[in-house]
This record gives sequence, C-alpha cells and structure tokens, in this order.
Amino acid sequence: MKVQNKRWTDEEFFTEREKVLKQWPTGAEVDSQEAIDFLKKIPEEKNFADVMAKAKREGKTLAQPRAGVALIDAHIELLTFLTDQGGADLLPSTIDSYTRQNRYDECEVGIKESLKAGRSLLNGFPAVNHGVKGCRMVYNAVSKPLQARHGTPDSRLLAEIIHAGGYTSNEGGAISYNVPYAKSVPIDRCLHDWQYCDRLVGFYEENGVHINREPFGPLTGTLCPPSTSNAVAIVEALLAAEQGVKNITVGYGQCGNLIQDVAAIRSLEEQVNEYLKKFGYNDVLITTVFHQWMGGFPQDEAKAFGVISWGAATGSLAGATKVIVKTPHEAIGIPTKEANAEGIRATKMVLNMTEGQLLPEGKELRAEIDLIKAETRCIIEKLFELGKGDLAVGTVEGFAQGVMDVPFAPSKYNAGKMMPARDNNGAVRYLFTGNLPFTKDILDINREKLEERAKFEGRPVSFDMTTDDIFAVGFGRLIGRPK
Ligand SMILES: CCC[C@H]1O[C@@H](n2cnc3c(N)ncnc32)[C@H](O)[C@@H]1O
Repeated sequence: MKVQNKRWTDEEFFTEREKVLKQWPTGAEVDSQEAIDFLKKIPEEKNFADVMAKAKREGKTLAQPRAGVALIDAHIELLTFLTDQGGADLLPSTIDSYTRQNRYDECEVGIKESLKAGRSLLNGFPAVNHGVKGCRMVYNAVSKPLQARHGTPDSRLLAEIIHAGGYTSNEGGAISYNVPYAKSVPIDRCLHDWQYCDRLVGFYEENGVHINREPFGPLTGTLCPPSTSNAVAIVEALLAAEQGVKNITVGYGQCGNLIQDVAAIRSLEEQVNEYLKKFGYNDVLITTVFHQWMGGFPQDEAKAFGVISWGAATGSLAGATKVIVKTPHEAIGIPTKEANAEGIRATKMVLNMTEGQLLPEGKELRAEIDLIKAETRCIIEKLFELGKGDLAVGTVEGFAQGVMDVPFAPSKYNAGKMMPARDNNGAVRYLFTGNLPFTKDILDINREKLEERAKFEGRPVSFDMTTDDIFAVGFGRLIGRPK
C-alpha cells in the first residue's frame, strides 16, 4: 500500500470514514456534529489534553493507572475506586485483547459470558462493543479525564467510538502499537491506519475540540535502549503533527539506571521539539510520560512496591508530566482494584515527597543526554534519507533494512538484529547493533561500557548478559550478575 507523510484531504478522510463506521453496528452511533458539540462542552478538568497542558505549566507529575474490565458498571466501579481510593489523576480504559485484534464478535461472547459469570472474562474494556453510548456512561460517571490504552494495530473504529464517547486521549501509533504487538501487520498498512486516527484528532481540533495523542513509549518493555524508543516516539509525533494533532505526550519505559532514565526523558522532550520546529509544526504542545518498569516483576509484593516507588521517583526527578503506575500484582496478572489503588497511592506518596525536585543537569547527565540524542539522530536522519525526505516511506524502508529495530519484537517486519545489555551501572547499552546506522564513536562508547561490566564480572561481553538482565528484576536486582 502506498503511504506518504502528507495530511489527508477531507475527501480521503471522509470516504474512508464511511467504511470504518460500518465495521461494527456501534459505528452507526458516531454522529460527527453531535460528537463535536458534546466534546466541546467537556470541562477543562475532564479534558485529557487540557489536564496534561496544565500539569506541564505547573511542573507537576501526574499519576495514571492501567485498568479495564468487561462490563460497564464494573468498569465504572473500578475507575471510581482508583480515583477515590487510589488518587488517580488521569483514568485509563485498558482495552481487551479481542478488540485490539478487531475481533468484536469474540468480545460479544466475552461480554455475555461475563454477565453470566458475574465477573470479567475479558482482560480489558471492550469499548467498540459498548459503543459511544457505553463510553458516554463511563465518561458521565467518572470525575477525571479518560484515555484509551491498548495495543491495536488497526485502531480506526476504536478511535471513532472512544472519542465520540468522551475519551479525550488515545494511546498508540503505527510503530508502537504494531511492531511490539503483532506478528504480521505490514508497516505501511499500519502507518495508513494510524494516519486515520491522527487525522480524526486533527478534524476534532479544527472543530475546537482538544484531544491528546500518546505514542506508546516502552515498545516491548524489554531492555529497550532509550534512543530506540525515543526514535519511535519522535517519528510517531511527527506523523501525528502532519495530520493535525496539536497535543502529544511522548513516552519512555523505565530501564532502571537513574541518570540514563532522566536523560531519556530530557533528551526525548528536547529532541521531539527540535524536530517539530524543524518541520514547521510550531503549535504542538509536547508533554512526557514515564512508564514504571515494564519488564518482569518480583512476585513478592513488598519488593514490587520497591520497583513501583523507584519508577515514581525517577519519573518525578526527570520532570515527566505523568507516570504510568504498576501494581503489586504485576507478576501475577490483572490486578484487583485494591492492588491497583495501592500502586497509585505508593506512587503518589513518592510524587508528593519529590514535588519540585528535579535531578540537576550535571556533567554525567548532559553526557548521557547528548549520547541518546546522537544515537537517535543517526536513526531518524537515516529514515529521512531512505524515504528521500518522506518519513512514512523512510519508516517502511527503515524497518525493511533494520535501521529501526525493536528488541524482542514479534513483528516479522522487524529485523530483530539489535540486542541490548546493561553496563556496569545498569544503563542499557547496545550489545549487537545489527544494521543500526550508528557512528564509530557511538559504537565504541557502547562497547567500552559493556567491556567495563565484563571486566568487573570476569566474563566476556556476550548475550548471556542480556538474558541475565531480562530476569534480574524479577529476582530482586537490576543487573543480571553471573551466578
Ligand atoms: C503495555 C501494558 C502492559 C501492562 O498493562 C497491564 N494491564 C494489562 N491489562 C490490564 C488491566 N485490564 N488492568 C490493569 N492493568 C492491565 C499489565 O499488567 C502490564 O503491566
């Protein structure tokens, strides 16, 4: 499929919209003008984009959980509990796996079975099946802004339903909700489908409705080097800006070394703004999100709270606009509402104690920021070269050549030649760089830092470090030291 990084015309968008809204009966509930009128009435304190902008202005770090269950009443009860007992500043609706694969018929079964069983038999909220009406019930019942969080390569109908339903933010993007989530979705197909989701937001913005978009920062959440995830976030932000999105939260998943994680957020914010300015997108507000550790968690709940609190502290010291909260049930599965609320309370306790404290930019931090920006720049500039100036074309070609390469991703369109490992301070470095277009300096710095660890541990630099690091946090430490 031919893609180009160019704003869709109204004709292109509305022609496709007719098809999209026919994909499931609830699509018929979307009435453009009615939705615009409804969304324009949303008060600032319940508009995701406005609340993020305010937090940015005030230098605050907000807390947002993940949460989603099959039935509307239970979902409302859950979100209300997380607001009142947890202190959530922003609310999710984590969408179920069937919806993420557009298998709405399976959702129908899941809803019926959940009604019969009296408990959720889906692993999230099936927003498409509940429709605009169902989403409006959730919106009207809660007191905080709502965002759909999922992992959907084709989110076109989901975006239509949740936005018309009062959700003023949608997470995801053409790379971040495809490559880490799906095996066989072509990059160009997904670029097209997410251009639709971004153009829909652009359409609402042109009609006076503020809607936030949030590329999914952590990707596979498995030792993802900051420059790899930052490059993806910046590409998705640029693609969204081209379609008219004005309020973007770029994100990153905690790796565990304080200096590197703070540098990741600071470099991400600096560099995405540099690229937006370079391409003339001067009216896009950028905020940042720091995801608490996305890898394997300790089963022991007290240790899990240690991981959660470390993520909260790092996100706050980085100056991130929001932190995505984990729960003490992470190693087990979908958390109870009580455990979810505990994760939020622990997080907010740390956010409150670190309010106004930012890690000062010393020599080490600036050096890490500069290294991440240099690595990221190598990747992004190569994409533009491969695309002969067109970022969408360059992204398709970039994946084909392994210039953009996400570690441990299931997508068959991902080269999977790059492998990470921690250095002796726990920062994530490039062990194998595959076809990443890095300069010799960058390659040497990464190698030197891994050699330091090898010397300390008395073993050669090898993939054994990677596998030891993958299990380390679950076993109670950051760096996977040899037995
Ligand atoms: C990329 C997101 C992975 C995280 O997303 C959490 N997650 C998934 N589904 C739900 C849900 N229905 N309720 C609360 N958390 C949920 C997982 O635990 C994991 O941390």
